Amino acid sequence: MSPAVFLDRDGVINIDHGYVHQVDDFEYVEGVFDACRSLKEMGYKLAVVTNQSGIARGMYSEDQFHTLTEWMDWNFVDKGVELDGIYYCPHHAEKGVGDYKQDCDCRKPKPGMMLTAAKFLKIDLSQSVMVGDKRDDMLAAQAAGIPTRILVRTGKSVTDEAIAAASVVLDSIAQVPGYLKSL
Ligand SMILES: O=P(O)(O)OC[C@@H](O)[C@H]1O[C@@H](OP(=O)(O)O)[C@@H](O)[C@@H](O)[C@@H]1O
Ligand SMILES: [Mg+2]
Ligand SMILES: [Zn+2]
Repeated sequence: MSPAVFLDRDGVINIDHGYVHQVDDFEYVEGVFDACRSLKEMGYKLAVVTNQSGIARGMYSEDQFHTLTEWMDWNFVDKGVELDGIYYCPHHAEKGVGDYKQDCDCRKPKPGMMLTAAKFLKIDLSQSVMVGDKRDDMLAAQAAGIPTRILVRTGKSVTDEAIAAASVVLDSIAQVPGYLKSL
């Protein structure tokens, strides 16, 4: 069993311009590759966990999401970082169209993506870390039993509710390796 750092996507890895689904709109947060390389060197697995209700809402297709994800994954490889898993929720209980209209177990704040990742990647959740930019990221991590919950300021806005469910607030993912080393 290994520890993992769970990474929210929009607002952590890339700037959340709102339902990003095209390469041209995918703007990396400064320092994300160096930070992820450090985290891997520290022995953490890396798993992306992202709500993609834009798929449920019919704003873009699951194929478009996969194309963008493959591009992102290769960018990480090019920078010397292998992501261990990428998990996404394409559902929305109210706004979803067709089969995507589901009150699923994977949309954060539910912990489904973390639990699935833990099972397949043999992750010790009790030694793991969540990095997110919203309350729902923090709540999903809490529900999954992830003790270290880092809220970053690179997302849309840091709310009091999000702070309440977080262990710490940092400026960006770039500060995460240093913070974890200081614990
Ligand atoms: O931050 P992660 O989980 O990687 O992805 C979130 C995004 O899929 C989108 O999530 C939406 O929330 P709703 O899904 O509509 O509640 C909005 O906040 C969008 O602006 C945002 O781009
Ligand atoms: Mg986010
Ligand atoms: Zn789902």
